[in-house]
Amino acid sequence: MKRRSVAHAFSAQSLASFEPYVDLTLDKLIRRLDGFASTGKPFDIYFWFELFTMDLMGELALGDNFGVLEAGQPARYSKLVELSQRFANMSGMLPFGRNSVRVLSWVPIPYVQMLYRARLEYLDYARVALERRFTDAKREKVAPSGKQRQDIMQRFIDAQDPETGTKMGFDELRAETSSLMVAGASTGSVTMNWMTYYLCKNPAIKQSAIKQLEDMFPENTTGDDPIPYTRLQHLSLLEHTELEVLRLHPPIGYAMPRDSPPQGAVIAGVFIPGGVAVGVPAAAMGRNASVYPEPDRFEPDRWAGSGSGDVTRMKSCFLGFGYGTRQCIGRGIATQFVMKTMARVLLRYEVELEDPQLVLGTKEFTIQKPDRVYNVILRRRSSK
Ligand code: HEM
Repeated sequence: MKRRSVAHAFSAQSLASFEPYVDLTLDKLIRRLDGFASTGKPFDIYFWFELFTMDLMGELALGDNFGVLEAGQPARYSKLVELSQRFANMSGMLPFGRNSVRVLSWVPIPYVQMLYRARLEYLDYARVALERRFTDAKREKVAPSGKQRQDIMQRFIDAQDPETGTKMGFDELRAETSSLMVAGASTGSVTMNWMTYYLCKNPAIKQSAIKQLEDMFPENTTGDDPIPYTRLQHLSLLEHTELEVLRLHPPIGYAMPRDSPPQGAVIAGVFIPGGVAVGVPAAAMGRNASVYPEPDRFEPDRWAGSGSGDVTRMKSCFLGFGYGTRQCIGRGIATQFVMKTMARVLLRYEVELEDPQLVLGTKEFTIQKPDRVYNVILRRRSSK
């Protein structure tokens, strides 16, 4: 990705223009969750978070949702996004740089070939979505405000290289917008899953988070209205909860490789020759007791400086969104929708695990997901 060309697509101003799409999609999720709250029936909330992020990333990156929240089930293309993501993550672990995708596509293992076919089909879907954007003038007027859509795709279409003034070509646009879907959908839903799980397991922390929210939004204590992100940004406990679950369960837990400099480098006392891919797995760093005392403990307050550990050091070792110049470009967008969703859910419902004894683990080596299906029970909260 040409970072300098697309950086403005992820600026604070852009975040504000994406917010109506978050609210639109969140309203659909809330309608669904209201249905479960009215019956009190246990259900798999993570499944619904997945549908939510799929529709949301469709809105933002491809200019349309997949209709999965309304249908209540994944669409063909949402499955393709997941399979493409597995393919991308596998190729990301190969040491062939830009050629890793091509090399993996040659591996004659049926599973890998199935993932590769899914990737091609998904890229074709992204092509059609982009073509529609260029040819169907009406699609540009579908923003809730009635003006031209201001989603990530539009920002990319408008982006100019600050030095050359050139815009992205069609193929580049297709590649960029489709890789955003893959990067943003499951990472966000997994994060909301862990936040829900840990808050249910730690009722005192959940109550403190609700109290902070009620104090901040006295006019919206039952989460009836969308919550403006500008005001949420001052809510420390929810933000610290997000950091803490990303420390404990980073969706991308393996090492994101970087090449050592041509002259080589001494890393942790060992000389590494030039051009060698090195990296630190976020999952291992997050449990490093010398940085995060009692690393297996869920303790959001450690990020406020009132718990254990040195906050500056903890932050500099935090790898949940990667590190350095290639760190996650969507961090601001992810934090925006995760915080808005969790705040609304916490204000609107009493959330409990169906099985309070549940101990959730992780599975997969690509995206770290919960290792089993589990249910929560929702009840509408009454106003104070
Ligand atoms: C909580 C949700 C998310 C998590 C935990 C996450 C995590 C990550 C991580 C660990 C990386 C690798 C960084 C590195 O190599 O140092 C990454 C890269 C990336 N992420 Fe995210 N991400 C999330 C959400 C999103 C969203 C919502 C988007 C898009 C809107 C996005 C777009 C990207 C892109 C484009 C890259 C590649 C950046 C590059 O190579 O320059 N991510 N993300």
